Amino acid sequence: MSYFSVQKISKSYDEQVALHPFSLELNQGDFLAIVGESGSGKSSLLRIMAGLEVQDSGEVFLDGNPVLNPNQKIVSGYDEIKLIHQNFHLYPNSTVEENLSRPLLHYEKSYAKNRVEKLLKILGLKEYRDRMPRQLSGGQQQKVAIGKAMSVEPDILLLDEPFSSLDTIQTQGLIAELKETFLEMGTTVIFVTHDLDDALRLTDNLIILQKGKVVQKGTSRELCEAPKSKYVARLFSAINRIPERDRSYVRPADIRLRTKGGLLGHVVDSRFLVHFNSLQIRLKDSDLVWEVDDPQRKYEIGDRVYLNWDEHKVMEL
Ligand SMILES: Nc1ncnc2c1ncn2[C@@H]1O[C@H](COP(=O)(O)OP(=O)(O)OP(=O)(O)O)[C@@H](O)[C@H]1O
Repeated sequence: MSYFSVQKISKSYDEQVALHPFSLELNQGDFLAIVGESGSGKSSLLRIMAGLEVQDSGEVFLDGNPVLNPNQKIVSGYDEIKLIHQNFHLYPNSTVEENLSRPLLHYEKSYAKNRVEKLLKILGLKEYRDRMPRQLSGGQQQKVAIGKAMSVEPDILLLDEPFSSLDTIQTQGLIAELKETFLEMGTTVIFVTHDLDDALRLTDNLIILQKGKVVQKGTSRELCEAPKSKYVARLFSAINRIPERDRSYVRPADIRLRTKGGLLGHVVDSRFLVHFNSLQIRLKDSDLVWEVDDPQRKYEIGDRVYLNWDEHKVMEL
């Protein structure tokens, strides 16, 4: 059995299945991202992994020991497994330093002091140590929340969309900083999110969850190049259905724009993006509107354009 082992856990609420039997094996220090849309069962899964929710079946083991659920244990949850979500709780009338120290009250004094110093340093919070949470930005507060969860040196950190209150730039910066921290501490991390980009900033080890079921596992490249469903394909980009062909799709970046030969359409919209213009093209004799990348920024609204693609780029979904 590996270090963190999740064996066929399932969960239903009032006969509605939230999680079909789910299994997972992780080694110490591994990172994993679980990506899924809202309602796909991500939070239920993490809560069961943390011993905070009763599963209908299956078991969770950490280092060979069963993780007991609230029906099996008087005080639910574990210091070794910490769950952090969006609605993190900081002590509002305590400084940053006090927030990090509180979970360590029962630890030996010099150990606790060293641990807090280390967390302040690696999270870049040293200069804010005497501030109250209300005197910090959202990103800084989130770092304190993560630091608070890490002060007891959890073996496993479960991140449940903890960055959803931050903007994209803050989130991306924070994930990069935290990744360094997790690597340095050797923490095993499971990050659940609906945002593939955020997931990829932490790890390339991905599980895609849909309606409580694992629909695909793999690296970003494997999932992007060989998606098994439209749901997985759409995590990476829009997909365009090829008319008069069954279940055949092509990505915006895999389409060539020509002035003759191919599928005829008209540009109905154009957006300037950093590496290309993103065109909306209405196909002739069809009600389909395709999204197509125009890297040369050559075409304008109203232009006639012919579309070509290599057959090996076609996805059968
Ligand atoms: N306490 C509960 N009682 C009843 N149904 C619940 C409960 N918690 C979750 N569910 C249902 O279980 C399913 C999975 O919910 P869950 O919160 O695990 O998904 P999620 O992927 O984390 O969603 P989100 O990203 O929106 O938080 C949903 O259909 C939800 O409505």
